[in-house]
Amino acid sequence: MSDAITVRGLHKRYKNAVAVDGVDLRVHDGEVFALLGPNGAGKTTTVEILEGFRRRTSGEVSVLGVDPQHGDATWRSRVGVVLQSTGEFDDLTAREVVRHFAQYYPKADDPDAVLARVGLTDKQNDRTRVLSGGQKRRLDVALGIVGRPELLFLDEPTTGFDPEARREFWGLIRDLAAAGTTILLTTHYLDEAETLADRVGVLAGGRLIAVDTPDRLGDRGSGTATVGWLGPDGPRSERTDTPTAVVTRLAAQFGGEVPGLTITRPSLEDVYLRMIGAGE
Ligand SMILES: Nc1ncnc2c1ncn2[C@@H]1O[C@H](COP(=O)(O)OP(=O)(O)OP(=O)(O)O)[C@@H](O)[C@H]1O
Repeated sequence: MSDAITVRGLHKRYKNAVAVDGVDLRVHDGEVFALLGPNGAGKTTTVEILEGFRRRTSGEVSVLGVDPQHGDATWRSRVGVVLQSTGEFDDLTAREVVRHFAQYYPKADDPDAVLARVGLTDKQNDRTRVLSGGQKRRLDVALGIVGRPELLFLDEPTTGFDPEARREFWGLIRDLAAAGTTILLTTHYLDEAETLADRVGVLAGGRLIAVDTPDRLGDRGSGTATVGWLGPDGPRSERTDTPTAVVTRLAAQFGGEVPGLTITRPSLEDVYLRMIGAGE
């Protein structure tokens, strides 16, 4: 499997802070990779280095086979970027902005189709300054994908989206991934990572402390489960490493169907919070 992104020993030191402290990372071609981590963990710094917007202190970085510090116009046209902060386009309409950006790319998508994909067709003739926060964010996403990038960076893409817009956005990301686009996103939403990502990485204090599939992170799949059921005196539960054995015992005890049976394992949020040491 070839890699769209390879990072070895990445360090970034600002004047008063070490933001990235020795990160090794590979993102495979065609993969959706979610970078998680608390505020200040170094996600944006890492992503901006990969995008070529920020210089690293040390380490090796290759993005689509190129060191982003030396990425030329051709390389840039292969990479789509959705930054955390919204751009200001004064008095241009949403459609004008997308059409304008499309001109910079050799294989740009049809601007009207892109506006439709991000759900902005109804707002295409509104000036961007009157768009709501979520609509501006959709416009940011439109600008990130209008060049048909091979690799798309999304820094907290759905912050400010209403639940329906988030679902629509997830559909868009799935379509892009199905078409072969490699995607690296940062997010604070664990459900977003779980829904979209093939693999997640957890950054804390500038270090990548775990990388795995969402269902395996932190031994989620094999860790302790909780079996719940409705006993004669009310709800009961038992924590166990062998839930099948507990259910078999209960089934024998009840002579068949176990009332109110549930088996739960730690959620991605549970293991994530444990990993970053929240509340300790
Ligand atoms: N331009 C800068 N100058 C100095 N320090 C910075 C700069 N940008 C970021 N930092 C510091 O580097 C660390 C990592 O910041 P970064 O923005 O990469 O974190 P993050 O994981 O993206 O956080 P968030 O989830 O809040 O967006 C923080 O301690 C931050 O204060």
